[in-house]
Amino acid sequence: MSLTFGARLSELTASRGPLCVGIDPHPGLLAAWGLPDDVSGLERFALTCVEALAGSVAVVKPQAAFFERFGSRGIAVLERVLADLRSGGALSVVDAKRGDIGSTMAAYADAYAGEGSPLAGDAVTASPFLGFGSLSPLLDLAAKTGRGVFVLALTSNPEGGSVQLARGADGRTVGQAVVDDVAARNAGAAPLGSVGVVIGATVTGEARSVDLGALNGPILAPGIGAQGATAADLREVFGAALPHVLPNSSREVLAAGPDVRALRDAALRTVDSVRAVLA
Ligand SMILES: O=c1ccn([C@@H]2O[C@H](COP(=O)(O)O)[C@@H](O)[C@H]2O)c(=O)[nH]1
Repeated sequence: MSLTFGARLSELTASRGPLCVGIDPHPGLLAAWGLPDDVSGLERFALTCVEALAGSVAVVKPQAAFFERFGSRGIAVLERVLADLRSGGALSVVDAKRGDIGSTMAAYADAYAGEGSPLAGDAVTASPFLGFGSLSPLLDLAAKTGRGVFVLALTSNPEGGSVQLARGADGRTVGQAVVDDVAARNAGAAPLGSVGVVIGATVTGEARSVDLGALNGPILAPGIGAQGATAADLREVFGAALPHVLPNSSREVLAAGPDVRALRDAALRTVDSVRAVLA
């Protein structure tokens, strides 16, 4: 790819607005859309999302777990979704949260960041909890192929703090150490680095004092809608880092389907609400 992920993301969020919409085909949503909980329902759901969203929102995040539920046929649907998002004009983030020892991470890198790999979107989520250095094979290959990686730092779930707010010998929280490691990867990149962090829009208390000043990368912020955060919370949580925040909403937007137009309108309403805060 000729432009880096950070550059493509900056360009597309400037024109379409800063929003990532998730494709999370929960069994309950399949039922609400009148679809069977099988691979044909999964395919119809996911391709309807692509039709509604690829031409209008900046970023779409298929949640790999809901495709993996159906084995190899589900993975094939994910591959089709990624190809169709690419041709439809949206950037994709594969939410697979991969993390392992470095030698195995190299294989995940081939799968999620390798040129020509059918599972490689524009970016992938990764877990740094085997040590940030273990992600190097993925970060290196993604940099080479123009892709992005979003590294978990302070996740949106209430249990996350028990690990992510623990302090190391230098007094920093685990979440802050992840942010600092990502910042080092992004140093000097323009207009924006291609390594991002995941910080929930739902985080409270101490997690909100994370220092994002040197990050120079995107912040994927899940939690808008079904997890209780609103666009208005983004200002409280992210303060001066707001211009780099990419809020994510999945179930709340998806509940507007299966009508393509209603789904697109729900996404565009969410874009308007986050734009009003981030502007
Ligand atoms: O900290 C995290 C990291 C990832 N997620 C994922 O984002 C979506 C959120 O879906 P909603 O329906 O908007 O709650 C989902 O795929 C999560 O696995 C997260 O929520 N928090």
